Amino acid sequence: MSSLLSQYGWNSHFEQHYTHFFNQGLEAGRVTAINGFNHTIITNNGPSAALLAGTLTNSKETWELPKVGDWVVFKPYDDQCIIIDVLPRQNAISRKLPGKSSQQQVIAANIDAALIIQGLDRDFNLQRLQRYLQQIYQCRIQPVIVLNKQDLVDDPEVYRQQVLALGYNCPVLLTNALDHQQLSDWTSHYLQPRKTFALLGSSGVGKSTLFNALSGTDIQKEGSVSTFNSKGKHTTTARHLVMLPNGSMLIDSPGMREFGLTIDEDEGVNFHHPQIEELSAKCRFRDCTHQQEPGCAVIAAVEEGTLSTTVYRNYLKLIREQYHYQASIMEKKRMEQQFGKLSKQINALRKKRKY
Ligand SMILES: Nc1nc2c(ncn2[C@@H]2O[C@H](COP(=O)(O)OP(=O)(O)OP(=O)(O)O)[C@@H](O)[C@H]2O)c(=O)[nH]1
Ligand SMILES: [Zn+2]
Repeated sequence: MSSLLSQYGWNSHFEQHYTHFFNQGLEAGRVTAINGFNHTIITNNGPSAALLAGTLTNSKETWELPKVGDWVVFKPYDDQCIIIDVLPRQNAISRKLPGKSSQQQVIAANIDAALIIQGLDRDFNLQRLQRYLQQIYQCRIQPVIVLNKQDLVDDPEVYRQQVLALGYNCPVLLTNALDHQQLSDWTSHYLQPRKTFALLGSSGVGKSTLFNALSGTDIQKEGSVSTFNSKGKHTTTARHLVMLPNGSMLIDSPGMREFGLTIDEDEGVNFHHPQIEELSAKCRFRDCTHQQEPGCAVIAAVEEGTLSTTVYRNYLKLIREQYHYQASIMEKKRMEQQFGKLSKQINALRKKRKY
């Protein structure tokens, strides 16, 4: 494979799945931008415009169609490319669709680490941070926590300590997106060449500012990627994958104010935390929820003082939220079933009375 594609993160996983398409004479590329039907992909010969083949859109669900970060196979056609298929993803950032509790939306694919950003001005919220962490771990992606706007508070280290007290083994960084010198220091440390990083966080935390500062471009000024939301606030709407000067890649994504817990209904409630996962293995019951079960290693660790009460209390808050969310899905399903029965009865009645 060309050195350009390997700079964009091509690896043996994709190589293996590509062989079959290579034999059909198809080329490979990576999606770097999507704007409606228009895709931009990186090919052996640099960037190119691309469209989806009709057979692809007809045969796939929305979440399976190419997203930014996906590796695709295509056929050149005039000065465009026609995308024929998507190579299996190594992972994807997904979220539950607002309002449609059981459906998934894929935001970006093939991510090496997610930068979860909170602003220290008014966005800082440990509960929301944990929700992001749970979702990212669920997607099997490494998180990096970024506390931005550190210039707006007196003692930013206090906030960092609160995050560290949650006990996740991931880097917690303090940033000022307006301070380019500081940014270039942590870029060289945390953003490695050929790796892909996604920016996540609520609206206004500084994702675009960070993206522009790190990439040295101004996506918003280039137009077409911003709109005004209902509150008349400027907000990011498009997704881009951009290569940074040091060879790492960054994906910007729209404000995800509704980023919620996505739970597989069959999977049950689960909680990703290094210490709690380790202790769970020693609980008497395999499906222990660590609340009042006998032989619970988590409760024992809290009592012995080897697991901090902060970690445990935050665990309880979060799983109660998950239970609540699952209960609401079940309730909705039950209502739909009842409604289905009712409308069948009405239809039967209608036929009988002929109205
Ligand atoms: N003081 C200070 N202001 C910042 C910092 N980072 C971003 N801002 C400001 O915060 C505001 C919001 O930043 P954006 O980059 O637009 O936020 P966003 O996360 O991209 O927002 P959406 O596009 O709505 O998702 C802008 O006015 C930025 O100039 C920072 O580190 N310090
Ligand atoms: Zn337990």
